[in-house]
Amino acid sequence: MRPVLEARDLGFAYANSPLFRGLSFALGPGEALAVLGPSGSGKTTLLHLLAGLLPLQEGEVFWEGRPIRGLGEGALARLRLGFVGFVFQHHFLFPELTALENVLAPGYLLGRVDRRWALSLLARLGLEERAHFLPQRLSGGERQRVAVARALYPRPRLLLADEPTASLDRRQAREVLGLFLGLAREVGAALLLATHDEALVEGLPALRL
Ligand SMILES: Nc1ncnc2c1ncn2[C@@H]1O[C@H](COP(=O)(O)OP(=O)(O)OP(=O)(O)O)[C@@H](O)[C@H]1O
Repeated sequence: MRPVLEARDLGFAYANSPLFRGLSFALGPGEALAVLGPSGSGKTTLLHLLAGLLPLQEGEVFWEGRPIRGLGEGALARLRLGFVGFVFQHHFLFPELTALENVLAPGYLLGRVDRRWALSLLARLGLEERAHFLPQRLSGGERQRVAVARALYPRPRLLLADEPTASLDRRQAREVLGLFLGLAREVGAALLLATHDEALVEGLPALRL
């Protein structure tokens, strides 16, 4: 099967400080990979390269077999919108929109507004009772689950998560991560999860920076 994401011989340096070299891996639909490394090892940089948010230096990135090098910024941005979903350490929910409206937000950009799908994602994340709440009325774990639902809403092929549970306590982190991994597998998205917390992702295949 063609990988969703392939990195071939990736290398990156800021000015004169090299971060990594020779990174190669491939991720198929429904597969998950943890990107591990201490603070400053380059996890965020790697995710940005894979998302086409930073120009490639050494090596190549392929999205479903298509090299992203050489795509113009406009073409890359359009492709990214439907292909990649992001979850960050901070939820970045719109404070004036309800949970449901936050999940639907990418739908307005994509011209695909499907309330039923948004509600079913919220329900799968245990938030059906919270759909009409503003973020300020949600707990930290609930907000992060809304952010997960929003990332999944466009049915992205690739999910990039950068310390998605770092703002949560242990119990909430495990709960959110478990739901996230399960849903990503279910919708057949490839998931790359950057974290410094090895214990949290025990059992997942890992790439160490
Ligand atoms: N735009 C930039 N210009 C120069 N150096 C940078 C830039 N962005 C990041 N760095 C440096 O590159 C290194 C890797 O940063 P990066 O954020 O990728 O690491 P990280 O593993 O995600 O760290 P953390 O876990 O703390 O978020 C750090 O030393 C950082 O200071």
